[in-house]
Amino acid sequence: MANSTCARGSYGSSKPANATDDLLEKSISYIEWTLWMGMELRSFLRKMFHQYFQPRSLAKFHPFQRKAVLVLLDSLINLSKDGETEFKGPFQRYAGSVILRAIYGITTQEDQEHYVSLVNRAILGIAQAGSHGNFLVDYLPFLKRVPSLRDEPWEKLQTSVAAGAALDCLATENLNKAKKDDTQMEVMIRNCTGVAYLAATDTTASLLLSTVLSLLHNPDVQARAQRELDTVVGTSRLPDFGDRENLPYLEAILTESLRIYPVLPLAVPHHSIEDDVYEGYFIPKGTTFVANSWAILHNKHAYPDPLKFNPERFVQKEGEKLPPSPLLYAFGYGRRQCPGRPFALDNAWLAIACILATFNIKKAINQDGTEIEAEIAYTKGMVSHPEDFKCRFVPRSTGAWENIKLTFHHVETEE
Ligand code: HEM
Repeated sequence: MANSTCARGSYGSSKPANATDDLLEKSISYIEWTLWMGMELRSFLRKMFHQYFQPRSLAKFHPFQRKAVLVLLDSLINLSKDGETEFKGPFQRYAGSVILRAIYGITTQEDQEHYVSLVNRAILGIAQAGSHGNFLVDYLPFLKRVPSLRDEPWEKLQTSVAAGAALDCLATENLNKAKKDDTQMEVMIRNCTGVAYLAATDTTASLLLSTVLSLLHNPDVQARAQRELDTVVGTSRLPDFGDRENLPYLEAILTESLRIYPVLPLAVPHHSIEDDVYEGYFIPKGTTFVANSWAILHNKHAYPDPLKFNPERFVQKEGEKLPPSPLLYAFGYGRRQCPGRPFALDNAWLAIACILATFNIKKAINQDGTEIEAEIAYTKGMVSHPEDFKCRFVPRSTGAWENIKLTFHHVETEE
């Protein structure tokens, strides 16, 4: 178990050397080990995802991310009008719809709801298996559910390809690159896309729900982010990706959320592929590494008062060094670090920016008028989610929504 990052390399430099990275560099993750086994598939997955989700390609996703965020905001408005106080579903659908579009080109709402429910059933399997301990057993329920996750959206894609109606997406891009009738390659693409769709949906939904929960508990943070948004973006349109670099406090909220409630508190176990010596200890090939990301991200020397949600710690001040970025730890380690990171952060940023621009997040209210406390409690399992909580999304300005929505005009240019 790696609980710190400071043993190899200097801690606290602007981009700290990461000993956990160093150790895990020589390892492979248990996900790939248990699911796919072959070296060929591992490197294929890595290349495919890094190419498709690389930071300079992110703009191609923006039209459908905007579309999905409008659906999310509409759901929050309509559910709030009906007095609903539980909102897990819209966040899962937002995360799922963006991923399904990127990976398979799936856009219809009915399909999206069906596939997101498949992910949720698989996640239940993971949660029931507990976290790390007996690794193979932990992953088995997840493995049992992979075929439906992998095959159903794939079959849908095949139908669209046959009809000449498939949209550009990760799967079609890679199928086009493959030689005709290369069935082995097709199987590899199908397996990789299937697992990624699970890996991407649940994690993004968890980050969004943690951020909403943190904002609910910190109205002062909400108010400050809204002041920043109103100053930079104004109140007559929604924030968009071009505004991002001018909204440092909003960025700090997302960063602090990843730190305080890491989506994978114990990362993904890795398995060493060669003998190593670390701080005088011999580590034989085949050793399992578990990086305790939660401990790293709650180290009081790096992040004073680590249990306090304090985005301020990530706001650059003159003459002061920022703490190590949680992005170094929250997305895994070494060569296996999450290839979906920039895409995931874009998805989460747009949703949180638009929610803060549109709503105040407030405590839900009982019939007798008393406020309902939203407990900060997390599920057990490899991917950690806030336990269900209640809140209200109260529109910041009455009546303006329909007009504001129209200003998100880039949406109309998409399929
Ligand atoms: C907040 C959202 C996300 C978090 C916190 C997250 C976190 C992680 C972590 C901790 C790992 C394990 C890395 C390791 O083995 O050390 C991982 C792997 C992976 N993630 Fe993500 N992820 C997120 C979103 C996404 C998205 C949106 C995608 C796809 C677009 C994605 C695709 C993958 C894939 C394919 C792997 C396996 C990489 C490999 O083994 O080489 N993830 N992720």
